[in-house]
Amino acid sequence: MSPSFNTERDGQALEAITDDIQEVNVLKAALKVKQGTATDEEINIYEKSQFDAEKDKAKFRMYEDACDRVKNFYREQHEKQTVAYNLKARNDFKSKTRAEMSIWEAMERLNTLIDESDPDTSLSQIEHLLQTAESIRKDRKPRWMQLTGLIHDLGKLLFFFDAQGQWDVVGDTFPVGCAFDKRIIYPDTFKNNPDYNHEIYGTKYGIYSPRCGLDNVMLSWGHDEYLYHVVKDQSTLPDEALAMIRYHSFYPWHAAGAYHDLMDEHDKKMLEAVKAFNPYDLYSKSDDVPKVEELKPYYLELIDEYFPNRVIKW
Ligand SMILES: O[C@H]1[C@H](O)[C@@H](O)[C@H](O)[C@@H](O)[C@H]1O
Ligand SMILES: [Fe+2]
Ligand SMILES: [Fe+2]
Repeated sequence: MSPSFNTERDGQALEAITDDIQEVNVLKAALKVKQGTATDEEINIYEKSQFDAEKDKAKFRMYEDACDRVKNFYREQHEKQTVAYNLKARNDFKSKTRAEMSIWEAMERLNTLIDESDPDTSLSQIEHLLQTAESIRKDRKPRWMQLTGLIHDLGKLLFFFDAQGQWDVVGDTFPVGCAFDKRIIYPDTFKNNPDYNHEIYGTKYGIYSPRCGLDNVMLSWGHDEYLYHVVKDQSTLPDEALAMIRYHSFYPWHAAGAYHDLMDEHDKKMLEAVKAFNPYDLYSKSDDVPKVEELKPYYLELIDEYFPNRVIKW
């Protein structure tokens, strides 16, 4: 007997199944250890890497010798990142979903962006993401850290949505609402920032207090902060991964030691994780160009492991 199709009935059944799948995914996400810090077996992220030792570090982040493109980028960013702008950006972020697509689609979408703030690479973003992930994988670090490497710059997608330019997407980050530290690159370019001489924002602690915790500090809006919020809500990645994403551009803090008096106990642990991540992000920029199609199957599986829903709300 041949099966008989009833479009309306079958359509409804399909809809019910899709709903069920979505519900199961939400439950799965809730059941997995949501956030919390990484487990003991994964803790070897702090072991110094072979990879880190092999690189000539003096060749990276040479901002004094950087081209005008980089210098002009930072001048503009340092003049425009104000408290008022940051409040507005966060408000805009919460008010809507900008796009719906998978992680891999987001990587492909990002590929046309050439980062104006970066003196070290002219490769495309998908290549930088794969270089970072592959260098973590070669060092046999945990799968969640490999995935963090793969996605850490996806927040640059912002450039295709509400950004005003690149100055509110890429580049190093720093707190707004308190004095700009001298250890931020090109510190003199803050002089024309309207907050520079502000009676509160221009003081050492500004709107913050000692040991208030970085969760309570507003870091200049850009790809880190944006992606952090997306990933926090839609993945099962641990706290260390979220910190690697949120603070990876906060060089004045993780590399130069500024703003440490704003940290709470939790931040001290997270700082170690961010430091462990940094060499892979920075020094993998000189590695061979990765073969995207060859690596794709491995990473698609890895993405599925920590993102219960294939389609992400961006
Ligand atoms: O130019 C780079 C680039 O934009 C990176 O994605 C960011 O994380 C760095 O902090 C910055 O120096
Ligand atoms: Fe970045
Ligand atoms: Fe990066």
